[in-house]
Amino acid sequence: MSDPINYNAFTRAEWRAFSDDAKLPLTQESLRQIKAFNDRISLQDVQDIYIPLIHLLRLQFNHYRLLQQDKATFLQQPAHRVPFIIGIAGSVAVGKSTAARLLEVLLNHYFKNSNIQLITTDGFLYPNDELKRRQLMSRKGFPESYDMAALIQFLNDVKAGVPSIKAPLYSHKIYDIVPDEFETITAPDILIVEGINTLQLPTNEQIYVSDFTDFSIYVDAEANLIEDWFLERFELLLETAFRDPENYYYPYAIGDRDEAMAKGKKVWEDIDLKNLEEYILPTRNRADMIIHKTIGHRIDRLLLRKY
Ligand SMILES: Nc1ncnc2c1ncn2[C@@H]1O[C@H](COP(=O)(O)OP(=O)(O)OP(=O)(O)O)[C@@H](O)[C@H]1O
Ligand SMILES: CC(C)(CO)[C@@H](O)C(=O)NCCC(=O)O
Repeated sequence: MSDPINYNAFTRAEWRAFSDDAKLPLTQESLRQIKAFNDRISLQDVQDIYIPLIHLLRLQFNHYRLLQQDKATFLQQPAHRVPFIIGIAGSVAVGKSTAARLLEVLLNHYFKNSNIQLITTDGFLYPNDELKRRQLMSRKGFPESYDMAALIQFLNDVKAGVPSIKAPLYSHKIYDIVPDEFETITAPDILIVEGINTLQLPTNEQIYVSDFTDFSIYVDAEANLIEDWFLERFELLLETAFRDPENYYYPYAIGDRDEAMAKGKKVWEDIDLKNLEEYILPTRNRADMIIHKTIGHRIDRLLLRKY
């Protein structure tokens, strides 16, 4: 990609040099937690990319806190803590949720007395019944498939300090919103919000998700690589699905594997790639930071917004 003028671009080696050298080395427990949710995560990436990023986030977070305090003093309001929200955007299957969970473990490690929580915007997709009613089943993930008003209300409640907020839960396994199950967000200091739409500006809304995010990250990669990652994950889903008739992918999992993979490829091409090209990629240059990945999920370049 050609670099936009309002970003500084760094190679991996340049970025690594910003590490404020392991003042607080990761414990075996934190490393175990990282490996537990994805044993393919490179610990070199953690050291070279994520630890400098955590230091940058600390700067952002501390400044945010001070500004909120000064504003409250100016407005003669009692001091109150406003959660800092980190948004993570990018294509389906680019690795947003993996990056978000990694950040969650690292923030827990480095921000010892802070309450760190994570949510995905998938929970704000309309349930399949509603998507069918609106004839949007083949538009899942597109802007109109989300209840954006509910997502904005949720973020507003988080910022307003509502002590306990319920959010709906999406399951890839049933390919739907889980009935009667919720996530509960309880007054975090930092909330990570992960989802393809965190940088979007839907035309039917006056307030956007990005109005609530204090630092945004776009996870970027070439579309043909993301397709490989999508299909690898699809195959993995099939391997777990064939033991579970309740699983959405069960009929594909017990059938012909080539046919199932052809179906996966079609879903990528007709839905997720289209969404990437039309609605997700155009939001890239709104991010505070762009993390670019190459073969094997290796991070090779980082772009940081100057202004
Ligand atoms: N850093 C990484 N190292 C190795 N594998 C990774 C890494 N990041 C993601 N993956 C793999 O790539 C695939 C997609 O990752 P992930 O599920 O995190 O994507 P996503 O962007 O959250 O997708 P979705 O939008 O569908 O929820 C998964 O199979 C995951 O294991
Ligand atoms: C739930 C989303 C939209 C985003 O995570 C995505 O994983 C999805 O289900 N897309 C629809 C097409 C598909 O991949 O099945």
